[in-house]
Amino acid sequence: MDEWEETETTNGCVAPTSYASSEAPQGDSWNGDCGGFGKGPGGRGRRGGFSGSFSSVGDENGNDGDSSNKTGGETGGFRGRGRGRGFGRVDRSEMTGDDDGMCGFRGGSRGGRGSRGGFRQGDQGGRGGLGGGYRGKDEQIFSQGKDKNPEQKDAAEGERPKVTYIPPTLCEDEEAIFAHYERGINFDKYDDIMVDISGTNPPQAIMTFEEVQLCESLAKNVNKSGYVKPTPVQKHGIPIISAGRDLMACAQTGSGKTAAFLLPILQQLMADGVAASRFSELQEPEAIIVAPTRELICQIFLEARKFAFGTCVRPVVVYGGVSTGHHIREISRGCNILCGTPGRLLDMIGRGKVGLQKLRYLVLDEADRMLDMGFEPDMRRLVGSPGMPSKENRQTLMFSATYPEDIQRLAADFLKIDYLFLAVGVVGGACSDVEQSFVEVTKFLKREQLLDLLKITGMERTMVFVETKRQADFIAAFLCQEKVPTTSIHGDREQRERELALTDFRSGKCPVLVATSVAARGLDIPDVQHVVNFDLPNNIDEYVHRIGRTGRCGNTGKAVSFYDPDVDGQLARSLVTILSKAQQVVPSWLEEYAFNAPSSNDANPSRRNFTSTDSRKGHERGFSQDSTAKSPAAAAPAASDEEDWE
Ligand SMILES: Nc1ncnc2c1ncn2[C@@H]1O[C@H](COP(=O)(O)OP(=O)(O)OP(=O)(O)O)[C@@H](O)[C@H]1O
Repeated sequence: MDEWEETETTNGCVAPTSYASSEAPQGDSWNGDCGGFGKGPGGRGRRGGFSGSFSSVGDENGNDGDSSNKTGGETGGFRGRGRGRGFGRVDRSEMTGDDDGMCGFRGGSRGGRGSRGGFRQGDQGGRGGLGGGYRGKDEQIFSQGKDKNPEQKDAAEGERPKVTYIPPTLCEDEEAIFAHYERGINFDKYDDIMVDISGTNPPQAIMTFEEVQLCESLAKNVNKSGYVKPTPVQKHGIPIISAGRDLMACAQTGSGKTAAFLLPILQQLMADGVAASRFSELQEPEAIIVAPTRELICQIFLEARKFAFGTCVRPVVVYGGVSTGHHIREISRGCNILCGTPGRLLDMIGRGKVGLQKLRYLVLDEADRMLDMGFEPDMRRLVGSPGMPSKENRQTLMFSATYPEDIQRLAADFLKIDYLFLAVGVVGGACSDVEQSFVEVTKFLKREQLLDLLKITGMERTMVFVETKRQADFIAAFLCQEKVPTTSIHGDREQRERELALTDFRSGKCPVLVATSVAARGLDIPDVQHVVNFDLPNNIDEYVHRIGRTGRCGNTGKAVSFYDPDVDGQLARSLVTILSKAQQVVPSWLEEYAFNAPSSNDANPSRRNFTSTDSRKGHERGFSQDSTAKSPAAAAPAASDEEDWE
C-alpha cells in the first residue's frame, strides 16, 4: 500500500499544550481568528506535566491526543530518548523536526524547577509524549554542514513512528484569511531607508502597487490585505522579479519580503492563465518556495493562499511532522505553488508526486539559515533533481535579512550570472524600530530577573528566547508555576503542539511564548511587543532575527537581552556594532566587554566570513550600477558600507 493510503487517525482534531491551563485546550486554526474548525472538547489525556498545569491532549473522539503513544496517565518527569540529535546550537531537528515524534517531556512529574532528578538519561522511552525535553546522554550532536550518511538516515527513518498528524482544515472565511495587523507609525519611515542594487540593468523601482498593473483579483486581494503602498523591498523586488531577473535580496526583518516575491510570481501566473490542474497523482507546480522551518513555511503558504484567494492558482504546503499521505492528497488536488521545508519537498519529488518540468520559479527564503542548519546538501539535491530546469531556464530568488558570505557562494551556484543583489538598509542590521536594551546577569539570577521583567510587561505579548530545548521546557514550566500563562515551541515538541502553542500565543491565551531558535526567523505574529533573550544566541544574525519578531511593519517593539559575561563574551563586539548601526544606546559596560573581547568575536564559524556587501562588487569588470538614480529612497548605498561585523 502506498503510504498515502494510510488510515487517517487524527483529521480535524487538535491537540494540546499550553502550560497555562489544566483544561484540555480547544484547537484552533493557523488563522487564530477563525475558530470554526478543529475545536474539540479535548479528551482525557494524560495527567499533565508540571504541577498538573501542563495540559494534555485529546481529540473529538476522546482519543489520547498523542497518536504515537496511547498510554495515559504516565508519570515520571523528563524522560530522554537514548538516541537522536542533541541540542547543538545548529540543530536541524529543531527546525523542520525531521525527527518526527521524538520527544522527551512526558508530563506527570512535579519536577521541573530545574531539579536534575527529573531527568533520566539514556532512557529508551520518550517517544511521543508531550513533546520536548531532554533526550538522553548519548545524543549525537548534529554536525553542521555535513550530509548525513543516507544509509544511517534510512535506518533512523525506519525506526521512526509513522507520523499521522493532520493539521486542522483551514478556515475559508474571507475575514479570517485577510485578517492583518495595522501598519505602524514608522511605516512611512521605510521610505528613508537606503537601498542599493548591484548587478547590471536593474529595472526601475515602482512607487505604488498600481504601477505593477496587477490582475484585478490580485489587486483586490492586496487591497483587502491592507497594503496601501509597497515597502522598499517590494518597490525594488517586484519589478526585478517581474522583469524575469534572478534576485538575492536582503532587507530588514518585518519589512515585507514575503509579498515582494509572492506578488510578482502570482501576477505572472495569473497573467499567463495558469490554473490548478484537476486531480492527478503527479502535479507539476510552476513555483516552489523553500523555507527552513515548518512554522515559517506555513506562514508563507498562508500569505500565498491569501493573495491567490478567489483565483485559479492553488498553493499547497508540505512540511515535516505531518502525515505524508495528507500532503500527497493535498498536492494531487492541484498545485501551482508548492511551499515546503527541504526534506519533505525532496520526499514528495522522490515519490514521484511532484514533477519539475513546468517549474519557473524557485524561491529560497532564509537561505542563509538553511545553510547553517546543514540543508546545503538538500538544497543541492533539490536543484539537481531530475527534471529541475537549469538555472538558465528557471528564475531563482533568494531572500534573507542577513547575508553571510557563504550564502553568496550558494547564490553564485544557484542564480544566473547576472543576478541582481538588492540590499535594503544595513545588510544584516537590526530593525531600528526595536528598542534594544541589555541587562548584565549571572546565570543564577536570570530566572528571577525574567520573572521581574514579565511582571512589568504583564499581559503584553512576549517571546522569550532560550538556547536549548531543555531550557525551553524548564523556563516555560517555571513561569507556569509562577502563574505566568506561558506556552513553548521547540523542535522536540510534536507538530500539533507546536501549532497549538503558536495559536495560543497569537490569540493571547498564553501571552508568553518560550522559544528556541525555531521561532527566530520569519514568524510574523501580530502585537509581539517584547522579545527577551534569556540566553543570547551564539551568532549575531540569530540575534537580529530574534529581535525582529517585534517592531514589524512599521510598529515599534522592545528587546531585552540578558548578557552573561561568562558565556556571551564572544558576541560583545558584534552587539556593539549592531546597536550603533541601529542608532541605539550602547551600554558602557558592554562596550568595555567588547573592547576586551578576542578579535574573533563570533563563535559560529560560518559567521567569521560575515560580509555586508555583494562579494561580486569590484571583482567583475563593468559590474556596477547605482540605484540611487532609481529611487528617492536610495540616498546612499548600504552595501557600500564595507565594514564587516567582526
Ligand atoms: N506593503 C505593505 N503594507 C502593509 N503591510 C505589509 C506590507 N508588506 C508587508 N506587510 C505586512 O508586514 C508584515 C511583515 O511582513 P513579512 O513577514 O513579509 O516580513 P519579512 O521581511 O519577511 O520579515 P522576516 O525577515 O522577519 O521574515 C506582515 O504582516 C505583512 O503582511
